Amino acid sequence: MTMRYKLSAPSVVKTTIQLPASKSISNRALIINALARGTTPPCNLSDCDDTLVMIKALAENNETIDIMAAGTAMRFLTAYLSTVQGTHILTGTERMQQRPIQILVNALRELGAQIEYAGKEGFPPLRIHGTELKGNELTLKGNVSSQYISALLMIGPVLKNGLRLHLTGEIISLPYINLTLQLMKEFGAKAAWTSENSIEVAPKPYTPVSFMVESDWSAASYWYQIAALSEQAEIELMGLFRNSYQGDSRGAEVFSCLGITTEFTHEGVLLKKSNRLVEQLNEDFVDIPDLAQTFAVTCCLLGIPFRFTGLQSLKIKETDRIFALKAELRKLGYLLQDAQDSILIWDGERCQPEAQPVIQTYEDHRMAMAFAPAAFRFPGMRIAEPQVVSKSYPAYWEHLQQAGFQIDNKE
Ligand SMILES: O=C(O)C1=C[C@@H](OP(=O)(O)O)[C@@H](O)[C@H](O)C1
Ligand SMILES: C=C(OP(=O)(O)O)C(=O)O
Repeated sequence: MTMRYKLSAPSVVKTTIQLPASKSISNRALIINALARGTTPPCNLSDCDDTLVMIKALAENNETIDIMAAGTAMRFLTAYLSTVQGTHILTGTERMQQRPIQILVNALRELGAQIEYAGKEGFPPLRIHGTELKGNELTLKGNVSSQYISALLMIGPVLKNGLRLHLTGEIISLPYINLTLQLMKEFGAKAAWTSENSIEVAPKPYTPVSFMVESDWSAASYWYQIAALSEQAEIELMGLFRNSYQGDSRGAEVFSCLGITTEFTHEGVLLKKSNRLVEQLNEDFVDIPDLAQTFAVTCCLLGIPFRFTGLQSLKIKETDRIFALKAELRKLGYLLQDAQDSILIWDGERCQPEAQPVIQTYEDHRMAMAFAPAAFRFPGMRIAEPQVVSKSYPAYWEHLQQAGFQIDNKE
């Protein structure tokens, strides 16, 4: 039986939320700490699936490692396991076996890595024989997934001659590359951009440091959305900082166009409503792809037409997010158009919403989290397979209940 949650939203939201820790930071800190031979694990690691699979992979060193749906774990471990002794099979969910990895495998092979495709050429599962990697200069595409680049960068300091990367094409998800460089530096590495599309990593080993993971700005976006769609709200989100290296902290700025103000406190941020709304939202998501679903749903429900560009990576994420957004927003009466595999447009066109919409989540945590706040406009709306949220935010539904949402469990 598929599980469904039936949701009703409160009219006033006044709450304090202990957000989950960032999975992007957790998974980087774990890999870097392992390469630094750190003996104390990073503090405040996320409790999400994507981080649990990483912790398990590094702790147990099993021959077969199943990272389930975690893109970061798949890409980061491919590079990591190429440098450590032993033979491993790295695999994941059916969807993970459709998410491309050839660009990373080819780059690692150029460095001397021994990696074979255990299934379909170009995709996981992989058979990896760890070995000492030699080469130090590589050219690879920067326009498919930044995770390939982060994976290579993180092993750079332990390579005999360091690493020089030249990226071709438009660099997507750039803040995630900078987040990687920042964490590497915090662990004593020497790594920096040397031109607009080249990065150099010195062959200077990491030093173990004590490290604390901050809260997740991508998870914060659903609370901004809740504030934007509610009648009245005052929401405190704990563990967020100004000047975060998480690219998704830019969500705060974009939400200021949708009537939400952000005030930094000692513990985190305080969200309030300002009622200052733009008439139309035009935004480039190339730096913040994980926020696309949050803003698409929020804008439709606020009646704010939009044109979102820079969405070229959405098709190879947990699901084809452009397709999924169009299909599920149609159920709520909103007709979106897409163009060139990278643009999503809503010009205000409506259709009759379904009387009892059931939102499908496509094994994508962000479909569930971004559509739940639609309950403000569609009381009794249902979300299918709500447990998908555990990929990045296991306590999401509990937190919604804490905020006053009513959630009925329907088989
Ligand atoms: O490096 C990271 O932590 C991430 C990079 C992004 O992926 P792409 O680089 O594939 O866009 C992002 O979508 C993902 O959720 C996390
Ligand atoms: C795209 C995502 O994750 P990943 O690519 O790491 O699976 C995400 O969390 O939205």
